[in-house]
Amino acid sequence: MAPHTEQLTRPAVRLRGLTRSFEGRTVLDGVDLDLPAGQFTALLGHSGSGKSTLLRAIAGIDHGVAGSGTLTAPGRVSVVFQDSRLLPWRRVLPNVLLGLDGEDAEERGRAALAEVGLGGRERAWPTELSGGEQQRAALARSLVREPELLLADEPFGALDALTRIKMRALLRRLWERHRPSVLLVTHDVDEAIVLADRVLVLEDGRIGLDLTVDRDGPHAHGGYRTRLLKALGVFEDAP
Ligand SMILES: Nc1ncnc2c1ncn2[C@@H]1O[C@H](COP(=O)(O)OP(=O)(O)OP(=O)(O)O)[C@@H](O)[C@H]1O
Repeated sequence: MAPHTEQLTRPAVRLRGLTRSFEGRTVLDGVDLDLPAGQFTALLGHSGSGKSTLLRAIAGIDHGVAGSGTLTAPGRVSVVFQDSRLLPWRRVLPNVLLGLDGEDAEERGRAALAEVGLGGRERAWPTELSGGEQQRAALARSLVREPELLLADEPFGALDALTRIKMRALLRRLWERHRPSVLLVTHDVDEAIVLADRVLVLEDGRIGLDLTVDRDGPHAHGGYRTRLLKALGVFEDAP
């Protein structure tokens, strides 16, 4: 069954009893979730727990997948994947502008590229960019659409450790500036804590843990890490 998606004037996600299954195997088993406007949320879970399935459902790109429940999402949604998905036969700026209307589109595209640190690379081909630069271009392509909701499916998963650190900082900076709601799917507990204000753990087809990260509160990074690892069944001090 197709998801019931209606456009809202305010950017927020609301899921009620969302189910999705593949070949009779239930992956999402009645997910209830609200994502308030402007919140940065990370989604953790074991491999195969259904994180991408949930993200694709919210993005409205899971046509043909069996399921039920209600889903409300904002009108302007951008999605970033692990690979940049830039069209190799188009230069960087046209990639960013793809499908964008308006007289000021080019100006906005250039500004977005400058914002992600790719000013001056507008005429480069995607293959001339490093992996990190390609992901920067993908972020520019997302942000130029001024999304109310940014869905990111392991956007830094294929990058080296140093580039990943820089890209995390960039994403947080862009979020602070533009304030879309963000749902970041990641395998990386530390990435989730460093970036997000709320961390969810998907478990047995539902949200098993819903943790608020209070940066100004008394809890240190390590405390959140231990709780999240425990929810994921990882006990670091076990032999
Ligand atoms: N199109 C599909 N057809 C059949 N099964 C699918 C399809 N998409 C996902 N699945 C199955 O649904 C389950 C959840 O997949 P999903 O990709 O959502 O998990 P995930 O938590 O994102 O995993 P990972 O962290 O490894 O990317 C998996 O068992 C997967 O094989």
